[in-house]
Amino acid sequence: MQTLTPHVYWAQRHSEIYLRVELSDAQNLDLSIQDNVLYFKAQGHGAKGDNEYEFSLEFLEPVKPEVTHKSTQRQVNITVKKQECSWWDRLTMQERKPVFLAPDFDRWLDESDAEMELRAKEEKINKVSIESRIPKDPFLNLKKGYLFMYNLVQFLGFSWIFVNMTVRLFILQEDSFYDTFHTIADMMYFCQILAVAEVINPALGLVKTGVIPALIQVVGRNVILFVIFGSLEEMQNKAVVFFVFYLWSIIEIFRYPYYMLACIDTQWKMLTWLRYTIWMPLYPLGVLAEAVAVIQSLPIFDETRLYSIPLPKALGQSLSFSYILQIYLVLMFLGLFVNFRHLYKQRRRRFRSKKRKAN
Ligand SMILES: CCCCCCCCCCCCC[C@@H](O)CC(=O)SCCNC(=O)CCNC(=O)[C@H](O)C(C)(C)COP(=O)(O)OP(=O)(O)OC[C@H]1O[C@@H](n2cnc3c(N)ncnc32)[C@H](O)[C@@H]1OP(=O)(O)O
Repeated sequence: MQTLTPHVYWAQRHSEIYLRVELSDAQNLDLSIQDNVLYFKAQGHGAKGDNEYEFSLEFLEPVKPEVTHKSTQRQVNITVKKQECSWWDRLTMQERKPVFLAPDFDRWLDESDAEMELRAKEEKINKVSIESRIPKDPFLNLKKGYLFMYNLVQFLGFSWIFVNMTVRLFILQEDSFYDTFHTIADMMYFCQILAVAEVINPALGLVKTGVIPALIQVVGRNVILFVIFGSLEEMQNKAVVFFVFYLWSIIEIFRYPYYMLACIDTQWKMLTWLRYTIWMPLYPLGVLAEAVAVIQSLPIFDETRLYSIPLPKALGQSLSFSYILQIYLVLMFLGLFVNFRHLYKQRRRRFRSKKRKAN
């Protein structure tokens, strides 16, 4: 058997040299680095058929004496580590390139591309090490499961309200305004009692948002539902009930599915846009409708003396609850301002971070 030289292809990175030896079914491989020279000897099928092939390469700069290799059916892949992290002008000490050596264009990168690859690798390693340092929450799946179920139940509840009211509006038209309370109230009570969880969730750290906006939202709605509509029969057949309930339910049929998708780390662009946009007209309209309801209830509270506060004889009999409601009216517009600002910030944060991700 005559000794021949195989085709060898090379590429480099800042810390490594890659050699690809075109030799299939390589056997009896003898590979070593001595005095910065790589010696390769093996039997296999190369450019000149089945033969013994060998070559040696003296590297331009110092390399580590350990060498790793992997033989496949088609080739032998060799990796040599550079002693220092640097970019070499060529592979070998001798200036003239050996005839059997050529660039490996499958792995070839120029210096700046290799630097970018290196930086990306370092960033990935940093990210993994930071992530591994943050302790994983053992209850994460349980929390997500609970939130998903909560949002699903609310979504179903508010969808039922919205569809029911819309169908009745089409069939009965204006007449449907006046008995909204009697058809919808039970489901609305259920959803709004459940909504107390929206204050508890951020308080327990289950969702990343403030307790105050949620408290304003839940207290605000429940005062209208339980105190104004629930306790005054005279209010229950007024048209304002329709507007309040309809405005509340429109936002919720987008908000809860948005949260459900967030629980499974999914987003639908259109749904996100709707969740963070339609509150703009709905919120002021909602507060306006609620304010109309409060104003309409004032004379009823004066007349019935319901919830009136007993006073000492010298000050008169009792203080009508309507005075408290007049203070509450001011609070409502304050609440509108606080939550409008909060929702505006949430919208900017949501769309700003999405834009950044897209860049
Ligand atoms: C201190 C008491 C004082 C009482 C004073 C009373 C004053 C009365 C004021 C009355 C005003 C109320 C008027 C109101 O009734 C009128 C209407 O509702 S009209 C209809 C229109 N309404 C709306 O559009 C408001 C809808 N409601 C809300 O948007 C929320 O309730 C609100 C608290 C206002 C804002 O929500 P949040 O702060 O949670 O913002 P985000 O939705 O952006 O969520 C932030 C991140 O938390 C995650 N999250 C939140 N909840 C959940 C959940 N249930 N499940 C899963 N994940 C959740 C969410 O995904 C966000 O995370 P990320 O940023 O990672 O996506």
